[in-house]
Amino acid sequence: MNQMFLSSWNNGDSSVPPSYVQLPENRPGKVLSSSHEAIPVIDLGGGDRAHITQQILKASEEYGFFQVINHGVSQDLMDQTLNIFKEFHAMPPQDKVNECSKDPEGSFKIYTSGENYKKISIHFWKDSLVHPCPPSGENLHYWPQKPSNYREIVGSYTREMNKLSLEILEIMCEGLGLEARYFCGELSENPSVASHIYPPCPEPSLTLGVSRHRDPTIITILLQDKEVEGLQVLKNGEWIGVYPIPNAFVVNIGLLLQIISNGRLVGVEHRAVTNSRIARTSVVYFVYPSFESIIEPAQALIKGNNTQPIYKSITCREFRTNFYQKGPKVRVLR
Ligand SMILES: O=C(O)CCC(=O)C(=O)O
Ligand SMILES: [Fe+2]
Repeated sequence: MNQMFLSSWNNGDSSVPPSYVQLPENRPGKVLSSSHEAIPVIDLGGGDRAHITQQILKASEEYGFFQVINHGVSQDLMDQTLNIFKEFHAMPPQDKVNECSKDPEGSFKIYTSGENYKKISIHFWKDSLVHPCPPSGENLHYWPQKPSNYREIVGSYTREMNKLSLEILEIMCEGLGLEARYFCGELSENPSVASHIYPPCPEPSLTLGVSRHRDPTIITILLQDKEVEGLQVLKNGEWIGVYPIPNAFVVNIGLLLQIISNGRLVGVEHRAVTNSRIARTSVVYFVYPSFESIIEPAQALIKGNNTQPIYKSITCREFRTNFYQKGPKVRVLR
């Protein structure tokens, strides 16, 4: 093991090691209070489908982010999922590494800061676990077996996420005027699940948990720890805090959906900051297409509206390679 996990690190002198200190221009700085401008909260359980569709589209165009409540996923399963990941991150470092080493292809990852720890000189204040969770369940034999009910709980959770993501994407299709179930099959068949832990940090004003980025996904569904703020979204040059609402999910548009919608829905920059008080855990479900899928503006949007495609066709594999080579600040898609 060549890196220490922050969640197992006990720093007696309570200062931030120099390699975690962000450059002044990247430090958290000022944030708009979440009461000033909150990202939209959409009730999926109540009311009129057309109204829900219109709210989702508006939020996806204006913020690239929204929260959903009454989404049909049980509160119990949400609590169990957060707790199992907390238990995972609390295990001894060698156990975490062993539990992520079963797949010979190395698709299960546990790391501190970011995947490119060795390449970047300034580190992030988080540990992460990430692995594929295909709805077919085909890689289940590689999943962690510690904590003992990991497979059962995370398996149920990711099946629920698969359902919820397809429901949300179906609503987006309706709103965009695309054929219903456009995203079923190859555009959503390669999801992964991640869990981040951001341990308490002695000097939060100097550090970041996740730097400013947009997600290379179709959509992302995030479950945040209750009552621990940290996620922030960039809007008109200002950072807005995403206030954790109990039992809500945060949904955001990824860059692949931005391409498919020909720029109508936007993948917006976001980041996570740390705090000195309490560890924050998040569980993230990334909706990814199969690597061979071709990502391009949907034909129906081009022909139907008599507009030009503003993005080129690209395979998902190529997109992801470019994205990771250019780093988290990838901006130019055209
Ligand atoms: O943990 C969070 O709140 C944000 C994580 C995130 O943006 C990501 O994993 O892409
Ligand atoms: Fe993200």
